[in-house]
Amino acid sequence: MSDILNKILDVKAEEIRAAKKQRDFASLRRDVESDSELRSELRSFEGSLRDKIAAGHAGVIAEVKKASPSKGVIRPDFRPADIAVSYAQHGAACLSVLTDEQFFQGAPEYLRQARAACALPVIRKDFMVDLYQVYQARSWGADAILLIVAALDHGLMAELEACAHELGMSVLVEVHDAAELDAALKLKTRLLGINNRNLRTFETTLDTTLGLLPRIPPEKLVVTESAIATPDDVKRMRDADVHAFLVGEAFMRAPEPGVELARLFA
Ligand SMILES: O=C(O)c1ccccc1NCC(=O)[C@H](O)[C@H](O)COP(=O)(O)O
Repeated sequence: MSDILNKILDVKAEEIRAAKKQRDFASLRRDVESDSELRSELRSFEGSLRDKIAAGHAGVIAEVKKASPSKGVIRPDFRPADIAVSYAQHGAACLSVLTDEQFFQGAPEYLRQARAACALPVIRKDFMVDLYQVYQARSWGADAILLIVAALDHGLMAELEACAHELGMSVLVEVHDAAELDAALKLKTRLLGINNRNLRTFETTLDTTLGLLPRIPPEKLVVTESAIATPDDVKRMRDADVHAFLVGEAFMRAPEPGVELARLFA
C-alpha cells in the first residue's frame, strides 16, 4: 500500500467506519429513501451534458477543487458558491465538487453550497467504495457519483452503480487504461470518463483519451478528464469527436473560473 490511490483508499475505509458510528447505514438509507422532496429536486447530470452537446456546444463538467495531491493548494481564495455561479453564467453543463477532505481539502458543505447557488446538476467527486457513500452523496444533494475502476472490483462497482441508479443519480465511470475500460463496459451507465491522469504516478497525457477511443461503443458518452488546459487541448479532443470534458485546475487558477471556461471553449 504505497501509492497515493492506495493511501486515499485506506483513509476512505477509516472515514466510512467513523461515519457509520455517527449515523448507522439503516437510518441514513431510510431517511434518503423516504425523502420525497430530495427526490423531486434531482437534476439530470447525463441529460444536461447531452443537451449541451446536442446544441453543438462542449459539455463541460466544471470542477470545484481547492487542492489536489499532485498540485497542493490550487485556489487559496476558495468560495464554492461564487465559483458555481461563475461556471453557470459561462456555459458549464454540470459541476463536479470534491468532497474528500484529507487529500483535496474538499467538504460535503461545498457540494451543498455550490448546488444551492445555481441550477446545474452536481457530481460528488470522491473515492466511492461503499454503499454508505452513495446514500451520503444523495443526502447532500448530489445528482451523480463517480466510480473509479482502479479502486473497485466488478461486483462492488455494479452494486454501487445499481444503488445510484435506483436513487435517480447518474454514474460517471472512470478508466485510465484498456483493462479498466473492459471492466467499465460491463456496467450499464453510458457516461464513460477517461482520466488523462495516472492516479498512481500523477503523469498526464491526452493520448490516454485518444488511445482508448477506438475501443468505445457509440452509445457511450466519453468524458475526457484532467489536464485540459488550452484551447488546443480542447480542439484536439473535439477533432477526435470527444465533446464532454471534466476540467478543474485550469479554471481554478483563473481569477474568474467561468470566464476561463468561456475562453477555453470559445
Ligand atoms: O488531481 C490530482 O492530483 C489527483 C490525484 C489523485 C487522484 C485523483 C486526482 N484528481 C482527480 C481528478 O480526476 C481531477 O480532479 C479532475 O479530472 C480534473 O483534473 P484537472 O483539470 O487536471 O484539475
